[in-house]
Amino acid sequence: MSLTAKDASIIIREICSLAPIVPVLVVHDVDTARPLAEALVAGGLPALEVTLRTPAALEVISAMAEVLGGHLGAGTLVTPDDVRAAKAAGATFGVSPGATDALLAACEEEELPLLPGAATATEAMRLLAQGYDMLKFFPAEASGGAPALKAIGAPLPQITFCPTGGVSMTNAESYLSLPNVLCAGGSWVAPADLVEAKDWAAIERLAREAAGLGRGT
Ligand SMILES: O=C(O)C(=O)C[C@H](O)[C@H](O)COP(=O)(O)O
Repeated sequence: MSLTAKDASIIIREICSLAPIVPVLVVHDVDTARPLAEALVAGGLPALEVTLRTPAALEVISAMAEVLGGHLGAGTLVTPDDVRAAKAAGATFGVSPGATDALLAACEEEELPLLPGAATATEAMRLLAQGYDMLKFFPAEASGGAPALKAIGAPLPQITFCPTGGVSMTNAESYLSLPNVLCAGGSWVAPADLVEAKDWAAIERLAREAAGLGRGT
C-alpha cells in the first residue's frame, strides 16, 4: 500500500483548513509537550508541527499525539529515515523545508501525508507535476513574502500554500488574505521563553489571538 501524492494533498488541505495558523514548535523538554499541546489546542489551533530539530522531538510527538483534538505533524523532514521515525512516533502528517524524490517516495510508502516546501515557481511546478498541489512556501518572508506568493499564484492558481518562515501576528493577514493561501505556519505562538516558564495561559492567549486571524477572500 502507498499514499498517492494527490490523496496526501487532499488530507493536508483538510488539516490546513482546521485553523488559520499551524504552530511550528521547537521543543527541548518532553515534560512540556503535553501541556503545550493542550494550551494550543484549547486556544483553537489543533494542527501542530513539531520540528525534528531537538533530541527530544520524537518523544515530544508521541506525547502530544495523545492530546485530544490535536493533529500532530512532524516538521523538518529531510531524509527517508526522518519520515519513518516520525511515523513511528505517531505523527499523522509531515512537513519539509523543501523536497527530494527520496523524501516524497518515503512519505508515499509510509503513508505519511506530506506538506512539501517550495520557494520558487519551478519548485512548485515540479511538485505539482508529481501530484502535490498543497505546498509550504518556505522561507516565506525571505523569499519575497506575500507579494511573491501573490505573483506565483497568478500563473499557478491551482496550487495552495501554507507560508512559513518569518510569519507573525503583524504580517499573517497579508498572506491569509491571498486566495492561494489556506493557512500559515509560525513559531511565535509558542515562544521559547513562555514554554520555559511553563506559562500555558499566555500561550493559550497567543493561540486564541492567532486562531482569530481572517482567512481567504
Ligand atoms: O524546520 C522546519 O522544517 C521548518 O519548518 C522551519 C520553520 O518553518 C521555520 O523555522 C519557522 O519559522 P519562524 O516562524 O520564522 O520561526
